[in-house]
Amino acid sequence: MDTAPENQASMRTSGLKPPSKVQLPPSPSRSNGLSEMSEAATNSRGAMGPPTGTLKHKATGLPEPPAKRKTLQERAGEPLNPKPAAPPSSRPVNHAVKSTTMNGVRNVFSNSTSRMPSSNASRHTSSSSFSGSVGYGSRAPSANGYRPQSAYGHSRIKSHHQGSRPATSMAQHDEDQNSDRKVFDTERRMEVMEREFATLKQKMEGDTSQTTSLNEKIKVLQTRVNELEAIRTQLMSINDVLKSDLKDAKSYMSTANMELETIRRNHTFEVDDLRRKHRNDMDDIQDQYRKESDRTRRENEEAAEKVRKDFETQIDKLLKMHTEELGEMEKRLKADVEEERSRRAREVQEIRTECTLKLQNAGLEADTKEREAQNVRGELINVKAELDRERTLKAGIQEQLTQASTHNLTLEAANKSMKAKIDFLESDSQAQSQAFNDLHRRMQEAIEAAELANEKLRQEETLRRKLHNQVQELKGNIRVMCRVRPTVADTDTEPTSIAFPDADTDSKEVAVQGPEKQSALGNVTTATYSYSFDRVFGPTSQNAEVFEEISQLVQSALDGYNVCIFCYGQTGSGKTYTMSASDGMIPRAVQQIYAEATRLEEKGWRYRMEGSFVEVYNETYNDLLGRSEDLDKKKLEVRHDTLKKQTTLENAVTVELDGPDRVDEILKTAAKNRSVAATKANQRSSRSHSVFILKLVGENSITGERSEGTLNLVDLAGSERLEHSKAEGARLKETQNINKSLSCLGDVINALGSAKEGSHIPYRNSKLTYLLQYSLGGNSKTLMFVMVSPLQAHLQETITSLKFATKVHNTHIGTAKKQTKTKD
Ligand SMILES: Nc1ncnc2c1ncn2[C@@H]1O[C@H](COP(=O)(O)OP(=O)(O)OP(=O)(O)O)[C@@H](O)[C@H]1O
Repeated sequence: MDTAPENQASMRTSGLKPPSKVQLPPSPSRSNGLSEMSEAATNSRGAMGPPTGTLKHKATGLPEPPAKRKTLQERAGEPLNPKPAAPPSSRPVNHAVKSTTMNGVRNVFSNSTSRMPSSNASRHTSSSSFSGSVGYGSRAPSANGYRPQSAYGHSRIKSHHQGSRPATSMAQHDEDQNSDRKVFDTERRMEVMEREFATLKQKMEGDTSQTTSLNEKIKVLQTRVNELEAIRTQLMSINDVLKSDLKDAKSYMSTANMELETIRRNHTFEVDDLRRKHRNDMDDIQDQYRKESDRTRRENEEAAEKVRKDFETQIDKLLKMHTEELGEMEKRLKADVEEERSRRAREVQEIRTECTLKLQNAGLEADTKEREAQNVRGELINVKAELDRERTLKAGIQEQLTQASTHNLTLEAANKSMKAKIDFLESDSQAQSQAFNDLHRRMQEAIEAAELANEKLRQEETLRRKLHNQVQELKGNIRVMCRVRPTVADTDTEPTSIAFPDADTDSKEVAVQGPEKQSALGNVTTATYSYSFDRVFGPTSQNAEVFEEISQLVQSALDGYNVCIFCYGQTGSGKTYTMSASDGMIPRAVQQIYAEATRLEEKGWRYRMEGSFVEVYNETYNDLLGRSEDLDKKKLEVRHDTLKKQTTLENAVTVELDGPDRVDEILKTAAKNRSVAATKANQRSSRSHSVFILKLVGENSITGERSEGTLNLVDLAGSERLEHSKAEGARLKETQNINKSLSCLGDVINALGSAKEGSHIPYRNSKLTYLLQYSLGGNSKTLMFVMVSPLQAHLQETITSLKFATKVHNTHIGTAKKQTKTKD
């Protein structure tokens, strides 16, 4: 399609009309490029005969010109007649001669001659006569009839002369001469004509080649026209196709629009439906989400609680580790410092000895040298005297004098050297003392570094105390732990079913199978009671394991807090075993306190530990460390210093615990006194509350700090119910007092948990709570062990004890404490 303008341009250049309008017949003549030929020319050409041959003169039957005469060819090289020939363009030419050799030339030539006016035939000039003979059908009439008609019109020349001149002899001669001349002129003319013919031929050839190239161009153009025609046809067909496509598309569009409209309507309905469904779904999801979030919140709370407990356990462990590490570090540091100190002292001593020795040696050497110098000086004096003598006596002894002088010089040099040696020794002594000073300085630096480390340790100790207390407060200022003793005696035949559901993980739960109950229908059922505490110890637990849990509280007592550890439970549940056995809480607590106090000595702490052991029996105080005969007789008084918040026991024996073994004596004395007081019907240990009171007063001479803490280890009387014990008389009174004091203890704890600051706490309601007034509540820390007997016979008491312990466990004292629920 891009070629179209080019084609058009070529068409314009050629001046041809579009092919559709040319409508040439498919004849060969058209391809010759002769479309411009007129009808007349075509006709005249068709009237012409076939080509007659060449232009050369052929032999005829007519007389030939004399042989002496040169031929035209021979004379071609000769100069022409001075008479100028007429220009070819202005003269008529017999083109018919040439028409025998070339069609194209002939056509043109014939065309030009056919238009010649017929009046030329009457001209008298040679040229006119010649031209009169040219052309078909214009032949002049022949008079004699014997001269052959040549193609060149000789007969016409003859007739011309015949018609104008008379026939005489002279005239005959002249006529012959004239005839020759005419022949010659004719030949000359022929030459001219041939030249013109050659020129014409050349021109014709040029025209022919032009015509050929034009024909080729026309062919090319024709081809292009054909191509364009084909393209046009193609485009027309494409146009038709496109038109039909457009029509299809329009109909498709209208159909699609209709479908679209239907879809849009359907879509609107669907959207409405979906919106309704979505709203319903959203309501459902919101409900679900609400439920889920409630559940998640509950789970999170439980998980947080669990994490808190884990955290507490970990903190306990970390603190313990930290304490142990600190102890180790202190020990190591102390040992290092001590070792360094003794090493330095040894070094200093050695250096001192060495220096003294060296100084002594140097002094001795200096004395020797001095003596030598003095000897030398004496000698010099002698020599000088001798020299003087000699001088005065004889000049001849000049040589001796010279020698003496030389000797003198030598001695002086020796003297100088001795002096230098003495100086050197003195300077060496200075270096020694410099080294000594250096060592002394370094030792001072080491001591300062040790003091700095000690100071740091002291600061850390203060920080540890603070952190320790924070941890204890986080754990709650009142904690409850449960311990189930194993079956030990032969009488322990009927154990009850006690389970420890989380023994492998937390060890905080205990589940007791209750007594059998018979319903009205006679069905027997047993319920399981679950309790949870801060820690539950099973029958296999050892005292060491139990002490691990309370060691932190013992540490608190050493840090200046009041701590109260109770053992609560029925008779025979293991209270005394836990508290006062040889590896029980009391001996272990004293051991730990002593070890810790010793360790803290390095940090400047000095502790004074006083122990007293009293019992509350029938609401009176008895001194378990006093004489056994004074039991129930000697009156003990409890005094409270409300300002200092301290309790003192008047008339009670107080033992200074200057070593860990002292506690054994105390425990033995207490046990002996109790056994003396016991009767067959009255196991004293079961019927009284024993309180081991350990006062801990610490002072730090370096920091000026002071701490006063009290550790109360309480073995409560058996908690049997009155109706169960079936006691009478004195036993009844005991039991009533026990129950009263235990009930008061519960009241105090309850009041501490629920009361606001400054409100009344019923400490005075029992001797026990009065004694422990400053060790219960406030900033003090309380731990209650609920002891459980594994026997079926004690089941009811066990459940009662566990309920009481749960109540205590749910009490908040001081910091916030978790509420636990009892499942029963
Ligand atoms: N954890 C234990 N492991 C081994 N034996 C135990 C344990 N606990 C208690 N016993 C033993 O059980 C018996 C009763 O214990 P214990 O005397 O300590 O009870 P109690 O509660 O102090 O009684 P009471 O109120 O009469 O003083 C003792 O023989 C004791 O040795």
